[in-house]
Amino acid sequence: MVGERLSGSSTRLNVTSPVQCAHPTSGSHKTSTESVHRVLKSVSRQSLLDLVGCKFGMSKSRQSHSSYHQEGYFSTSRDSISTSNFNRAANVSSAASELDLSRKARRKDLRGRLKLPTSVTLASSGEAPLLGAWRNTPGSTAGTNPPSSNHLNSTSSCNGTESRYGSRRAESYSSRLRSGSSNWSFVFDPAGRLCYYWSMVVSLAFLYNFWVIIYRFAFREIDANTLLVWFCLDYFADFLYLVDIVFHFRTGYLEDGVLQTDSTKLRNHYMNSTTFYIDCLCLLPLDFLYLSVGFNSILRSFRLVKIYRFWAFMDRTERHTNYPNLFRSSSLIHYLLVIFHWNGCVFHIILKNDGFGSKNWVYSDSESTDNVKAYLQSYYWCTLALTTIGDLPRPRNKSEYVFVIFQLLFGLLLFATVMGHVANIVTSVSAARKEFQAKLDGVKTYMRMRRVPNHLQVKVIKWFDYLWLTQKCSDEEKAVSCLPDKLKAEIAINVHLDTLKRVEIFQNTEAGFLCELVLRLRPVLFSPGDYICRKGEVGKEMYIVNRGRLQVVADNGKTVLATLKAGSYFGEISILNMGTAGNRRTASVRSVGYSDLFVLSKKDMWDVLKEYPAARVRLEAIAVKRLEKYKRAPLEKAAMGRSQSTPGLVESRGKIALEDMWLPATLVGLTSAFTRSPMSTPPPRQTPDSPTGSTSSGRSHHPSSHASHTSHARSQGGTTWKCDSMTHLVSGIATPLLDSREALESEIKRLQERLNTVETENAAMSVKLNQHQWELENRLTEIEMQICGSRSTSSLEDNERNRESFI
Ligand SMILES: Nc1ncnc2c1ncn2[C@@H]1O[C@@H]2COP(=O)(O)O[C@H]2[C@H]1O
Repeated sequence: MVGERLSGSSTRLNVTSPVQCAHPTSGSHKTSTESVHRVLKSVSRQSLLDLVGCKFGMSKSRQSHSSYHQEGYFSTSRDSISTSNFNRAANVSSAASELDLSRKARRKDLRGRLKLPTSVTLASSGEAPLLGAWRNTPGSTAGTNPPSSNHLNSTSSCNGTESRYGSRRAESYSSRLRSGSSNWSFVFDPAGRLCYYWSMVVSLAFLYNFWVIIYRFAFREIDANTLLVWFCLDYFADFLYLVDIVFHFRTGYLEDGVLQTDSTKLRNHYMNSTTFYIDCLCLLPLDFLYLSVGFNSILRSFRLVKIYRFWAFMDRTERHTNYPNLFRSSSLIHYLLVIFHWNGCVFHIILKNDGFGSKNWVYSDSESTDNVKAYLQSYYWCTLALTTIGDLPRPRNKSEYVFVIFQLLFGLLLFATVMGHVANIVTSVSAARKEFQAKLDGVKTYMRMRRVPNHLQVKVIKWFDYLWLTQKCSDEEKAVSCLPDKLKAEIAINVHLDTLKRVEIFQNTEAGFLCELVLRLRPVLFSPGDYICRKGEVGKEMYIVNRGRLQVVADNGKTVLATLKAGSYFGEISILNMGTAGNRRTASVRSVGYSDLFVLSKKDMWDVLKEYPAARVRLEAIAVKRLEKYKRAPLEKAAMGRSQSTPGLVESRGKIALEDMWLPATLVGLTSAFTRSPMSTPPPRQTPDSPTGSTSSGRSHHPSSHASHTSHARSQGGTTWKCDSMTHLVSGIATPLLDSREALESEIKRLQERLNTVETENAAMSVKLNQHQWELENRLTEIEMQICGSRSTSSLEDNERNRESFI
């Protein structure tokens, strides 16, 4: 992102692929693919509307709240953020307190249900997974299938993650309760928290067996003194294993992506799975053999098969934890300790059974009756061997040599593995920093090679500093690139929502409008003193201030017309063609310090406004107010003649520049070919304070950079709007008479080439003119709509609230 920002091609934070709808001017050329695209877009947009609606507490949510309330819906799902948020918003107006209240409500509700269960199907899938899923199978016995085994089909609404807490059902329940025909069951959501905590308990039981079985076997630890303690612990662990089997019978599973909760199905599913047999194997009661062979822990070794549960638990923890590296390090250390433990125990077993011919090879007192000391000696020896630290007692016979060689080789592999893991952890910890440093180094090298002036280099480095300090150095888009578009959009909405909520125009507007816009925002960062836009430039983007302070300044660059802060927006006047100067910027905007802005391109804005004319009316009303204020400043000057802030630039006097209109890709290529025509003169050098020069630092450019290129070439060129080729044709005619035949021939050739170019240009221009005409007609219609809209609503009064500018 750093690089992208710097190179002026910053990416969209919204991360959903923007739907490239045709520009208004190309409305007639829409393809069927585009319409399909639109349909898809509107479908995915719909669910996002709920989220935005609830966050903003918009009217839609309020309406829905009442209906939900009447219906008695009760949301418990985290799977659908939109739905749950929607319901939460319905319960409380404040977004912050929503969650708590909703949780409390849920807890209260649960408590209520536990005391007096009613007919509830509560599908849990995340937010309240502790609940699992209460199911009632009215009138059915354990062996019969209810009409619908799928709780989503039977009870859910919308996206299948809500559950209905129906009053009618409650009534029928109480009657059933009286008749005693109710059959209650509890189904665990495999993705829920309860399942997770339970797997943790089972993992602890497994770890007990994992550490203790081999230890007791190697050191004959179990005797009359310790019998009771070990037996209690052993059979408590076995009890947990048993409960785990019962738990599995009641754990839901996904079939075709849908959580199954029917008890018969669950039972069949579990009993037909390998897991069931593994779980049974774990509990193989070989302990009865104690009666004949005496206490021998190795008879419990089948308990270790439960390792699959432990691995699953570790995997899930690693996926869910916010400290993955800490977790990985701890897990690695634990594995090391366990390996040393097992190795030490095996080593002791070998020694105990006459070792390799001599019992006292390693320790002279290895016959010691102190089990703990013997254990520590073995553990110590294994630690030396497996960490390849060495300093081992010298082997004395062949078997000992072989054993030690094997130990050292194994230790070497273990050491290499551990090193690899540690390296991975260290690398991932510092990955962000390295990536950032690499980008910075790249930019520095480039600036040095290109001999960028020192002050600019310092500015760039300071910009990097700011990025690093404000933690904006990570490539946000890359981080979420693997997510599906829908999820990316939800994230984008959540990430940008705080800022957007502060923007006046979004506050009383439709949820969909904001939703559409948020998906099109791109973040940009400006350094102190940067001009975001200059008066007289063609407006191609509007901006929303996320953080920072900006000044709207007059021509002289000193008079501050307005100060903008977080939640303000600017740049809308020119993209709405509102000013007297048409699509030209009516003022310059300068960043006071570092400013985080969101950019919205003109095309995106228009695409959205087309669908939300009411929002456009509001936006325009605010723009009118700003313009009124601006009239007090010498705006008239801006509308005539040369712009003072942009030398060489001619104001377009309310006309929409042709190049600013959207062009089909083919034409863009065509027209850019013109500007690159070998006959065209190279564009004049930009003055240091030219608009593009000053606004390009650290910001992204509109994709249609072609337009800006031509506009600059033109604006620097003179007072008439002419294509380069045309200019050359005219100048070619004025060429003095040529005397030689060759010169004449070459001149004819040149003129023919130019003729061809002009013809092509002509064709392109007529297309442009058609588009222009279309846009003007479109604009006329919209103005009519606007007039009607403003008559019917007193929106101007609302717009009084737009107080982001304080002069
Ligand atoms: N008086 C003002 N108060 C706040 N913003 C302004 C004022 N005058 C101009 N602007 C903003 O500055 C922007 C400059 O570019 P635009 O003309 O596109 O849109 C302009 C407005 O958004």
